[in-house]
Amino acid sequence: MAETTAFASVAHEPGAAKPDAILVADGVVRRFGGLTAVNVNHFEVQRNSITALIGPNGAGKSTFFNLLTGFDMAQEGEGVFNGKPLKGMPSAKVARAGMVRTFQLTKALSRMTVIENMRLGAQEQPGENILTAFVPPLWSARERQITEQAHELLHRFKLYEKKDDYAGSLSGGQRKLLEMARALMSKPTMVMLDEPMAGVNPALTESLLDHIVELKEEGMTVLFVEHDMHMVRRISDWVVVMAEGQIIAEGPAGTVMSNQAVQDAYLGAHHDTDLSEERDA
Ligand SMILES: Nc1ncnc2c1ncn2[C@@H]1O[C@H](COP(=O)(O)OP(=O)(O)OP(=O)(O)O)[C@@H](O)[C@H]1O
Repeated sequence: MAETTAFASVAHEPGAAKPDAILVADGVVRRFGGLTAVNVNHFEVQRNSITALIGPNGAGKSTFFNLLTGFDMAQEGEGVFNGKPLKGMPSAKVARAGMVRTFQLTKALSRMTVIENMRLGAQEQPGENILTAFVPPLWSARERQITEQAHELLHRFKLYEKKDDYAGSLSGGQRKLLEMARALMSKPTMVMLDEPMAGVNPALTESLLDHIVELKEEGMTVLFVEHDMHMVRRISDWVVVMAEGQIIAEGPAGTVMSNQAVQDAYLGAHHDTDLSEERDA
């Protein structure tokens, strides 16, 4: 994807400042015993962009993702999302603030139907409160609204026919669509996608890519962790590379993938990821 104008003046270096950052993290350190899994000096995500977080296995991507979304707590550092400090904010509150992440479907969610999964996604909505649950007229109006919203999203993600099926019966690609549709139930400002292409067969690849681009077109900001470099090249405005817990490079996909430090990091981790452009020709 061509570098959008928002990034035209951004330096191609780790921790580069962005003209309109929606998410900023500083001095984030997460240790597990003697192992420093994440040690990020400075990190900014440009609003209304698609940013990819890549790096070899064990680089710290998932840990960093968990820290940003309140699913884990850093020993040091702080983050600010859309002007709100994230420090000590639990995941549900982060979601209500507008930053929602997708999850690989757990066993429990697989045993629920597609529509039940969608309803659960609505619980993180801003303004969702206990009063609504106890006042029947408010409750039923809210229920109707949730059902309408769920149906609309299921149509959009071509899952409507499956709404009463168990989530566990969906194909890998349909699960990914459900994960995304479910996240949208909370009307987020920023969507964090955890390996959106993992286990997706080629037939659904294009549709998934289109859906992610659509999120940006609707004004959302997307940050995703992904091993599929073809996809990273196709849809990212900006790519951030982690290795051994640190950010080692940033820039447009083509630039970072030809960066020597990035290539060395993948080789050093005995990775079989192909960073070349051949597949995109
Ligand atoms: N809960 C934990 N306890 C101990 N070590 C952990 C824990 N979570 C992650 N680690 C370690 O932290 C390092 C970073 O792991 P992380 O899963 O964040 O990397 P990653 O870049 O997401 O890797 P992958 O691409 O393989 O998913 C690894 O060495 C991992 O073993």
